[in-house]
Amino acid sequence: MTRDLTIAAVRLTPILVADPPLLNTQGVHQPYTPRLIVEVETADGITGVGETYGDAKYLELARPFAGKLVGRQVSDLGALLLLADEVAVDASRVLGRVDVGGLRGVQTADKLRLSVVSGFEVACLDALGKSLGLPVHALLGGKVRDAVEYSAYLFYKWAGHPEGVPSEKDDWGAAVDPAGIVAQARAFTDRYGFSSFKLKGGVFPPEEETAAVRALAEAFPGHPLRLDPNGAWSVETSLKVAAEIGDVLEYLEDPALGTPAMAEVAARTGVPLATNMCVTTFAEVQEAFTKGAVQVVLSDHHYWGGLRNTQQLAAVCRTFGVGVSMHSNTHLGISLAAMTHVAATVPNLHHACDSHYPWQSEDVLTERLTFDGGRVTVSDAPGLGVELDRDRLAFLHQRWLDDDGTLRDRDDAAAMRVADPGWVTPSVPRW
Ligand SMILES: O=C([O-])C(=O)C[C@H](O)[C@@H](O)C(=O)[O-]
Ligand SMILES: [Mg+2]
Repeated sequence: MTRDLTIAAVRLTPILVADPPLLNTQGVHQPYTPRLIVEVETADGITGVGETYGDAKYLELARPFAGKLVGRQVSDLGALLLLADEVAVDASRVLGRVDVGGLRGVQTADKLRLSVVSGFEVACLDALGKSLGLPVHALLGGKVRDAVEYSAYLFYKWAGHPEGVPSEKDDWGAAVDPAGIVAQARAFTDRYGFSSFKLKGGVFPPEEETAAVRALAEAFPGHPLRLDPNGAWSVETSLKVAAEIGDVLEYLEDPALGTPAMAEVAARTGVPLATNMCVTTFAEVQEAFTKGAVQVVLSDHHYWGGLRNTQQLAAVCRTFGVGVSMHSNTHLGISLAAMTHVAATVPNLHHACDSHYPWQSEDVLTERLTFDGGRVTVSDAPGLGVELDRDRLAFLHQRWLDDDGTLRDRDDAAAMRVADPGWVTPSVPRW
C-alpha cells in the first residue's frame, strides 16, 4: 500500500492550562499557563500531534514556520531545523538574560527557534508512526527499556493562588517548610509510586532548603535526592550547601548561574553538578564539558529542538563521560509521551527524568498517561500512542481566547506581584 506522507495542513492551537501556585526563585506560577498544541495532517488524513511553549514569542515563530511545512513530507525531519533558520526572530525577543518563565539560561534566537521546532518534529513523528504502524521509539531506532522512570518534582507551594484570582483548586495543600515538603513527597509516592525526589529550591534561604532535604533523607533513607535553586546561589553558598548535604544528594542542580561559576563549584566539591541552565544548546557544550562544569546534563526535547537532537545530545554526553537526565517545565500528556519515547531509546539515561505532569490537572488527551511505580510504560501503539480530545482542546483554547493577554505569556515575577506588589525578580546570586 502506498501512503501519501505529504503535509496537507498544519493547525496551531494555543491554550491556557491550570497550574498550581508553585514557587521558584523568580516568583510563582500563574494560575493558568500557555501551551501550544501543534497538529500536522497528511494528505491521507492522518494527524500527528506535538506540544511546546505557547507564549507569544513562540507563537510568532510557529505561525510562519507552520506555513513552510505544507507540501513537505512528514518524514522530512532533517529539514525542520534548516527551515527554522529561515524564520526571523524579532530582536526584542532576544533578551540576553535569563528568561522569566523558562529558567533555561540566557535567551537566544536559536533557543526560541529550537523550542518551536520541537513541537513540530514530535507532530511529524507521530503522524509518520501512525502512517507506518510504528511507535515513535521505533522511528528513533528502538527502545532499550519498556518503562521510563520519573522523579517526584517537589515544589514549595501555597495552598492556593492569591485571594480573588480566578484559578482551579488543587488538592496538594501548602508546602513552605520541611514538614510540608516531606508530606508532599509522601503524597507523590502514594499517588504515583515515585522513589526519587527533586526539590525546586532558590525560594527560601539555603539553610531552610537544606533542612528540607535532610528531612527528606530521614523520611526516605537511601532514595535519590536532588536540589535545584536555578542558579540562585554564589559559589561559596553552593559549596557550603554541597558540604552540608552532599552525602544524601544524587546531584546538585544549577547551584550557581553560568558555566564559569559552575566550573568553580565543581572544582571544589565531589558532589555531582547537573544543569538545565548552562548547557541548553550544542554551542554551550564545549566550554562546560572541557571545564568540567557539569557531570549531568538535563536533556529536554523542547529546548534541544526535538527527539532526534535529544538523542544526539545523549551521544555527546556519552563521549565526554557526562551523565544524562531529563528536565521538565509545565507540560501536558503529549509531551510526556514524547519524553517517554525518546527516554526509552537513550541507553545512557541513568537518572529518573523530571516531569511536571502530576501538577497538571488538565490535559488535551482522551486518556491521561499514568505513572506506575514512578514509571511510564513505553507505548508500542503507532505514533506517540495518545489521542487528542477535541472538546478539551476547544475548551482550553477558549480560555486562551478569553484572556485579555495577562496570562498568555508566562511571567512568574508578575504572578508573584499579585500577592506581593513590591516583588522584583531577585538579582543573582540571591544568596
Ligand atoms: O530548572 C528546572 O528544572 C526548571 O526550570 C523547571 C521549571 O521551569 C520549574 O523551575 C518551574 O516551572 O518553576
Ligand atoms: Mg533545573
